[in-house]
Amino acid sequence: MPAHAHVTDSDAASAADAAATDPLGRERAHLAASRSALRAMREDVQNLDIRDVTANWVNAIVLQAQIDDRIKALADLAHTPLFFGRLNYLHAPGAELAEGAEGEQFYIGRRHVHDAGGDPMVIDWRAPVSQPFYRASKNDPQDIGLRRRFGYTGGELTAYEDEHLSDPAEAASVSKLLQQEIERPRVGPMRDIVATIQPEQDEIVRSGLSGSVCVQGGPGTGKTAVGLHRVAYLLYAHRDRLARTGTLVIGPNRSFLHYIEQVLPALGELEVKQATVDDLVARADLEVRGADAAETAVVKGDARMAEVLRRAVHSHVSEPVEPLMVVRGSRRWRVPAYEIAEIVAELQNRDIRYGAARDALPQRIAHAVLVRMEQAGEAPDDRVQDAVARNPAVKAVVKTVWPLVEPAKLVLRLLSDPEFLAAHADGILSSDEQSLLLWSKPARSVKSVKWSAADLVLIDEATDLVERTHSLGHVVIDEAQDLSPMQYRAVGRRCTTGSATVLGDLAQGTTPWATRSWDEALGHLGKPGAVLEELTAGFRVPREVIAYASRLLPAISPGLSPVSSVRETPGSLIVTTVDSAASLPPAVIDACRASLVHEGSIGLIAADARIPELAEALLAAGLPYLSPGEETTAESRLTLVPASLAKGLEYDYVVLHEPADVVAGEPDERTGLRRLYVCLTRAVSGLTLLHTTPLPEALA
Ligand SMILES: Nc1ncnc2c1ncn2[C@@H]1O[C@H](COP(=O)(O)OP(=O)(O)OP(=O)(O)O)[C@@H](O)[C@H]1O
Repeated sequence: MPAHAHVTDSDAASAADAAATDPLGRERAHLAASRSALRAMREDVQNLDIRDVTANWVNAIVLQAQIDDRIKALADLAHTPLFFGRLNYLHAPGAELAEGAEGEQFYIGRRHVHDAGGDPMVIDWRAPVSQPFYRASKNDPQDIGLRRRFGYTGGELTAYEDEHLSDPAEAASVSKLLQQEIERPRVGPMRDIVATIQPEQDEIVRSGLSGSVCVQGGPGTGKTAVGLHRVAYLLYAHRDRLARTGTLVIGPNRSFLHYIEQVLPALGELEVKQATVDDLVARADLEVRGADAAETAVVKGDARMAEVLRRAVHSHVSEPVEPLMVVRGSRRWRVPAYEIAEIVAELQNRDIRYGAARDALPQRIAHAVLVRMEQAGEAPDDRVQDAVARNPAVKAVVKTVWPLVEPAKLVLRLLSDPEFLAAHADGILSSDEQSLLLWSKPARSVKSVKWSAADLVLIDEATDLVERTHSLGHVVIDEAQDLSPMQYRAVGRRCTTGSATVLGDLAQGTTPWATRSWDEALGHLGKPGAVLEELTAGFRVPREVIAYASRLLPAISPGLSPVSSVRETPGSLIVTTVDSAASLPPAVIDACRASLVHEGSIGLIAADARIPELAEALLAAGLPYLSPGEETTAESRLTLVPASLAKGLEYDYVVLHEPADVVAGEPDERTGLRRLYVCLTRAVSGLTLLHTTPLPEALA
C-alpha cells in the first residue's frame, strides 16, 4: 500500500496549515480530517464490547458477524477517494433533503463519514442532498452555486474543477476530469462509476423501488454499471425492506459475474447475491449433462410450454367416482362422490398452487363430514375435524383424486411419452414441435436423464405450479436479451412481489431465442408496466471503432440507433489483411505484443474453435495469457477470449482474430454478425482486426 494512502494525524495538522493559503490545500485538509474521522468510526466499532449485550453464543456470533461487516463497510480504500465532489447550495436545503446535515456545503463520497460530534463530513452519494451533483446543469442549477469535482491519483487529491451553475456569465463546459476518468486504463475487475454517473444514467439509478425499469442500450453505454449502482441506491433508500426480501443480480455466465463482483462491495454493499439463470433453476439432485439442438431448445424455451406444463400438472386431478366412507367409533359417515367433486372443482377454480390446493383438500372433505355429524346432533370441534382430515379413508381419496406431482418426473414423462405430450400439447404445439421435444431414447428415471439447461427451466416452471416460488425484493437482469421466454418467466417468479431492472441490447442477442421486443420480454417477466429507457451515449468504445461496428446494425437489428461515443481516440482502429493463413498466427502475436506496449488490459478475441491453436501460438511465443474471469493484474494483462464469452467484458486493447470465423461459428448469419458486433465493441482504446478470409460485406 503506498504511503499516501494513510494520512496520520500529524499529516492532518500540516494539511490544516496549508489550508489557509490555497484552496487545494483546504480540500486536502478536509480529506485528511475525513480519513481520521472514518478511522475513528471504524475504531468505535472495533472496540465494541459485545459481552454484556449478548445473551448466548449464537447471539454473539450473529452480532460479531454484523460488526465485522460494518468494519469492512467502513474500510478506507487506499486507491479510491473518500469524496469526489462538493456541492455548495445557494440556500441550506431543507431537513428532508439534507438528512440531518446542516449548512450549505457538502462533500459527496462513497459513504457517509461523520466527526466525533456526529456532524457529517462526507455525505453518501445516494443521499437526496447529493442528487444535484449528478443532475444539476446550467439549464437547471437546482439551487447549486458551485459544483466541484475532484481529481485523484491513487488516494491523493491532485486537482479540482469548478462549475458555477447559477452564474449566467460562465459558459457550460465539458469536464476534463470526467473525460480522464472515462479514459483511465482498465486493469483488474470492473470498477464503480460513482464519481461520474451521467444525468440520464442517474435517473435510472434513482428510480423508485416499486417500479420496474427496462434499459435498452448499445455496447458500452453503461447498462451494467447503471444496474449495479441502482442496486446500491435501492439498498440505501430501502435498506430494511430489502434486507428482509433480498436482492439479486443475474448475469450471463461465471466469468462475467467475476468481472463485476467487486463493484457493489466497493460501494459498501456486501450482501447482494449474484447468479446466472442456470444457477436459479439448478437442483441439487439433478445434474445438467445434456445439451439440446438449437431448434429443440427454442421450443423448450417458448412461453407456450408454460401452458403445456400447466395442463399436464392439472391433468393429475381426477373426478371422484366413489363416495367416501369415514368410520369413527360405532358410526359411519358417508359423503357422496358428487359432493367431493364439488369441493375439488371449487379448489380447481381458485387461484392457488396445485400443492396448496392438495394440502387444503383433506380439511375441506373433513368439513363435509363434520356438517353431517352436526346434522346428526353431534357437536364436533376443530380437533375432530383435524382427526377426520387425517383419517386413512380421507387420505386415500386425496391420493387418488389429487395425487402428488413430482415436477422432474412430470417433465420426464412429457419428453418421453408421445401420447402424454400430445394430450397436453395438442392445439398449443404443432406435431413437428412435439417431435422436437421428444427424446429419441425415452428415459427411465429422473436420475439417469441427461438433463439440459432448458429442461431445468421447465422443471422450475412445473415446480412453481405445484408450490409458489419465493420472491425477492429486487432483481437486476443483465444481458437480458439472451433469455428465452421461459427463462424470463423463471426470473419473473423470483420477483413477483418485488421489482426488476432489465438491462440489454437487442443487437447483441446471440441465442436462437433472443429477445425481439422488450414489450414482449417484459410480458414474459410479468412486468408489462415497466418503464422503457434508452441509453445512447457510449463510454467504452472509441468513436471510430463504434462507427465501424455500427455498420452491422442494419443487418442485425434494423431500427436501433448507433451509440454515440464520448471517446475521441484517433487511430483506434487498425484493420490488417494478412496474405496467407500461415502468416496469421505470427501477425496476431505481433499485434498482441504491440498492444502490450500500452498500459492496461489486452483481449485477444477469436472464434471458439480457434482458441486452442491460438493458445498454442501464445505459449510458443512466450506470451502468458489468462482466461476470461481470471483477474488481470499489472503483471498479467493478456486474456485469450473465446467469442462466446466476450459479452459484457472489456479490454483496453482488443486484437480480433479472423472475423469471418467468428461469424461462421454461429448457426446462422444474423447470429454470427451479432456475435461479431459484440466482439468488435469490447475495446476501450484500440481495436486491431486481423484477417485472411474476406470480411463480412458491411465491413469490407
Ligand atoms: N458515467 C460513466 N462514467 C465513467 N465510466 C462509465 C460511465 N458509464 C459507463 N462507464 C464505463 O463504460 C464502460 C462500459 O460500461 P458497461 O459495461 O456498464 O456498459 P454496457 O452497456 O453494460 O455494455 P455491454 O452492452 O457491452 O455489456 C465501463 O468501463 C464503465 O465503467
